Amino acid sequence: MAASTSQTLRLNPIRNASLSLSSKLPLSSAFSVSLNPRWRQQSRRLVLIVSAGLDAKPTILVAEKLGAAGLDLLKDFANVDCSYNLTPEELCTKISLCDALIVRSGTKVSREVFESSGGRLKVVGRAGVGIDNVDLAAATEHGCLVVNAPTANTVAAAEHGIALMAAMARNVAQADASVKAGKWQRNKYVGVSLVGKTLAVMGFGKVGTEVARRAKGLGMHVIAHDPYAPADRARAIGVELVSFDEAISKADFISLHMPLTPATSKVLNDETFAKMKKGVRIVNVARGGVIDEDALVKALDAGIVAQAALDVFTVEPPAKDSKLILHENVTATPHLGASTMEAQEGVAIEIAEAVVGALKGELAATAVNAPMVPAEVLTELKPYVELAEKLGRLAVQLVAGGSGVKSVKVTYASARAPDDLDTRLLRAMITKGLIEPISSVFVNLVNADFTAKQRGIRITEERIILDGSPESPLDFIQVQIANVESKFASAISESGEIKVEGRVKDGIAHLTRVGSFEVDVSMEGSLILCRQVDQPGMIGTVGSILGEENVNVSFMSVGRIAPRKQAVMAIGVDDQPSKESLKKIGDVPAIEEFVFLKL
Ligand SMILES: NC(=O)C1=CN([C@@H]2O[C@H](COP(=O)(O)OP(=O)(O)OC[C@H]3O[C@@H](n4cnc5c(N)ncnc54)[C@H](O)[C@@H]3O)[C@@H](O)[C@H]2O)C=CC1
Ligand SMILES: O=C(O)C(=O)COP(=O)(O)O
Repeated sequence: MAASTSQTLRLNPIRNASLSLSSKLPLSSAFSVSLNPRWRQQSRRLVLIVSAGLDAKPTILVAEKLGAAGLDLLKDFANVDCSYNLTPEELCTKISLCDALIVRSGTKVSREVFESSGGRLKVVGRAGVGIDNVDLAAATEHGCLVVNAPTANTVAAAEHGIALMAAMARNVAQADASVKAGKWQRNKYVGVSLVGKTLAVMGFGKVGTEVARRAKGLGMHVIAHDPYAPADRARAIGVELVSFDEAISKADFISLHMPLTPATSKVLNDETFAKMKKGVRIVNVARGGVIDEDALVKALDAGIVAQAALDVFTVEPPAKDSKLILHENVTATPHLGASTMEAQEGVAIEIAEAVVGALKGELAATAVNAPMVPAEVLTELKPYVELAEKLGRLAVQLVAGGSGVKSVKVTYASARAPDDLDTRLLRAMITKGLIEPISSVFVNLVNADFTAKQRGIRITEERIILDGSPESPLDFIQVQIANVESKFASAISESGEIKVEGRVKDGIAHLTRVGSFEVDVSMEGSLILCRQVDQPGMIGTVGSILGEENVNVSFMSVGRIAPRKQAVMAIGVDDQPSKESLKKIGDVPAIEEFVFLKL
């Protein structure tokens, strides 16, 4: 049987998970647990930490050009220092006099910046989407909130993608240079038409959707690949969601709109270029790192890729003698996707409001981290916070690619009175676990509801009130994802949802149910789930396959319906087994299906 494997990459460790409480955080309508006054008091105190020490007018350093409307908003509240093109050393010197810093993609906000601030820097505002130039872990460690502006430049980026595609197809840049050089080469610059061509949109998020909409208007046939986008959202604008291989092999044009994550790094490479139609054309306004640039040069030389139009590069600015930039079939722009007057005004206002709000002690909906961890809350909830994130992470990995996650039900079983258990933290961590493996968004208590809503994920919560001692905050947490297919059919419960359940035992998160099967495996390292016919020797067989390549098994547990009937075996492993070992497990005759999951 075919092996079903799945991997996720953890983008930021739990200790940087940026947990914070705010009395201003809107609770979703589905969330009915009210806060105990004790929690509210703590929350307010925590929020005030952000604005502590700001009795005098704060100082905001704007390190890259920002729209005037945003600057006006900042000036109403703070002293604003607009200093562009600072060297890293100059930035480090200035930062000790600043309460907030606003940047775009051209400024590296490194650990040194936070270290040099001497604790004064309270907020970093990224006037745009990508936050890869900000050291988030360092920000969190230094108690600095990071906010971004995720929506105001969406249309600008989409329009630039379309502009590049049309310019590329009609050789606009090359022909312009030729005319300016005194030539008149009408035969050389015959282009190709867009109408009737197939465009594959890779990453059907905010920008990808807007590109698809516009390309439909140009008469293109649009397909998209995004393993996590809901099919109905795509269908609504006449776009078919397809697999990665189908998208790249059918496309005449490929436009990239996924975030740069470990999973998307160099996703266009020698192997994937070889699967494309000869003469394909590629547009990239996402991030340079999603393409292996050396492989692209080879594909251009071989004629597999006829042309490429690129706004973003692995290193920006790229080397002057870069073979890619100098290639005659490449059209390049200097990261201009967000650079329209309108988008920059919008982004400036969005970021100015977020930074001013944060300096006032409010928590912004677009916060990408939130540094204050209330010690009392975390001490008690910490193991459950970890359990919650891992259950989310595990559940989303069980979803078969293509079926979008829309409806998630979380059940908390506890002997505590509802208002004595603040589940916002837990829900945020489940959301984090569900979303982070599939996007570049950083999810925390502050932005979890916002992020889930933006992605069309509805998270409902339910409480089971247990008898017994309220000493421990929770007995178990259950996460169910409805209306999806699973790559591990046994994870589907009798009622048709993917279901996982976990408990904390001796301070460690344990997976205690998968679908209808009870298991018991500590949620550390990685996990292999196998469905098998219950029979002697199975644990030994799988154990020895793993043992052969020195993969350490930390836990094994078998949940079965009845002796000699169907069973699910959960195996915790410290190391990642090779593809060959996983294949051998899949080839064991009694194993009907299995899945490899990273926690
Ligand atoms: N060139 C420029 O100036 C600009 C570039 N950008 C970049 O564009 C990209 C997209 O931005 P948004 O649409 O705002 O983000 P988004 O988060 O709304 O959309 C990203 C989409 O990619 C999907 N995705 C995640 N992993 C994937 C995978 N392995 N394969 C296919 N799809 C996958 C996600 O499910 C999501 O739907 C980001 O990298 C952003 O930094 C955004 C604005 C301006
Ligand atoms: O918002 C983004 O992710 C962008 O890439 C735009 O970058 P910029 O603000 O123009 O430097």
